[in-house]
Amino acid sequence: MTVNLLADQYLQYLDELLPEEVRLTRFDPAKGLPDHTSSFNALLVRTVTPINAESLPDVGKLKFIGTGTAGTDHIDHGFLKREGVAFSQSEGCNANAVAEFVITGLFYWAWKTDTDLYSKKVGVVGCGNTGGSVIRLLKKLNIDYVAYDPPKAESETGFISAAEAELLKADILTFHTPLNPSGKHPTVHLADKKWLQNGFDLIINTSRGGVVNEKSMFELWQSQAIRNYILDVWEGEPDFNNQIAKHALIATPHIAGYSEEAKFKATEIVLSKLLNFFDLNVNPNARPKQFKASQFKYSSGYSIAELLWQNNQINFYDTELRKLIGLPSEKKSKGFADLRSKTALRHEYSAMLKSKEVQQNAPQEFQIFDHSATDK
Ligand SMILES: NC(=O)c1ccc[n+]([C@@H]2O[C@H](COP(=O)([O-])OP(=O)(O)OC[C@H]3O[C@@H](n4cnc5c(N)ncnc54)[C@H](O)[C@@H]3O)[C@@H](O)[C@H]2O)c1
Ligand SMILES: O=C(O)[C@H](O)[C@H](O)COP(=O)(O)O
Repeated sequence: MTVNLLADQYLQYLDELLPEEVRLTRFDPAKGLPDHTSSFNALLVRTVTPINAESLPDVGKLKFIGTGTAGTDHIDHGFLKREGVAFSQSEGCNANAVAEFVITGLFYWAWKTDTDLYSKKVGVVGCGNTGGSVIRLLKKLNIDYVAYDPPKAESETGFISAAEAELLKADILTFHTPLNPSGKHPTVHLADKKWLQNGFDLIINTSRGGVVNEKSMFELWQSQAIRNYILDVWEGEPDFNNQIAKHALIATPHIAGYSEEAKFKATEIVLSKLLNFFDLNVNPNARPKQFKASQFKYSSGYSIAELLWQNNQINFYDTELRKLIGLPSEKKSKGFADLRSKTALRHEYSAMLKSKEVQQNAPQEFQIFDHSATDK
């Protein structure tokens, strides 16, 4: 059987992973779904393409829709169920990339504010794939943390969530929940004035814009109850608030999960499920691009903060995003989207550590990122 697949043109590694039974057509997500979407058997999207009755008035021949992402707040699950269309996501694909982003942010903050990171307690809100990866790294670093995830505590025996009051005593909060507008544990403005007025040294949001109430956070930053914040996701992105971006310690265009390794897994996970649905398999020989040891930036004078900062692209994205501040909304949004789609991807530290040369040269502290044995 030939499967006619329509896919977002920025889903990486699709050509490498596809078997020959699939006929692939790409679409540009900036232009929305094409008119003839319903003539395909399967559709693969990213977070920038909402799937609902409005964007897809006729599902036609579509039997399977997948998103090559961890988050699914752009998907109307009820709609797909009613239409009888199977759905899958790429859970956990970028957990490692986001966790490395968060740890880099923590070290950068400690470096820039001359703070002893090891004397601080980190509150992890949402302890699924990403929050779990953050916790694994915090443990390796011997940094104190508190794990907050009431829904997980309800569904998983063996996981105990901290109480809200305990979470709010932490010095730093990092957010890793989905954006859920309803249900028993909604997360829209989960961190609002009530939480944030407790005062924090640092807020990190790499989950979704809207999990943290940006306006409340910014007001509390102005009154110095919140000392610093790092934002990768924004309320209303691809547009973003100029003042909030300007005063962020780090401001990036939703790229915490962007790495060669994560993008490979993103496509591999959802495509495997799609192909399985049609009784097919991914090409088992496909691999993500390899990190070259010569790309490793290292000097014996580097602190761990500097080493991390030099070996990822947060600095680049932050600099480029700030150039968009103050532009008309449309230009800002386009600049934000272009930065996300046109920048070469970074490699994860754990992938760098697969190189013998890096292993031998990197200082001991960097070795905590070598968790390839537990990678998915
Ligand atoms: N910036 C990025 O590049 C990037 C990358 C990956 C994921 N994300 C976002 O981060 C989210 C989490 O990713 P993940 O892979 O860890 O998902 P996950 O599903 O593995 O984990 C989410 C966790 O959040 C918990 N949670 C839900 N509601 C909660 C609440 N009210 N309070 C506390 N915890 C709650 C869940 O129980 C679950 O354990 C995604 O849904 C996505 O929106 C962003
Ligand atoms: O939910 C996710 O997986 C992340 O937010 C992901 O990084 C978004 O990726 P994109 O939709 O831009 O491919």
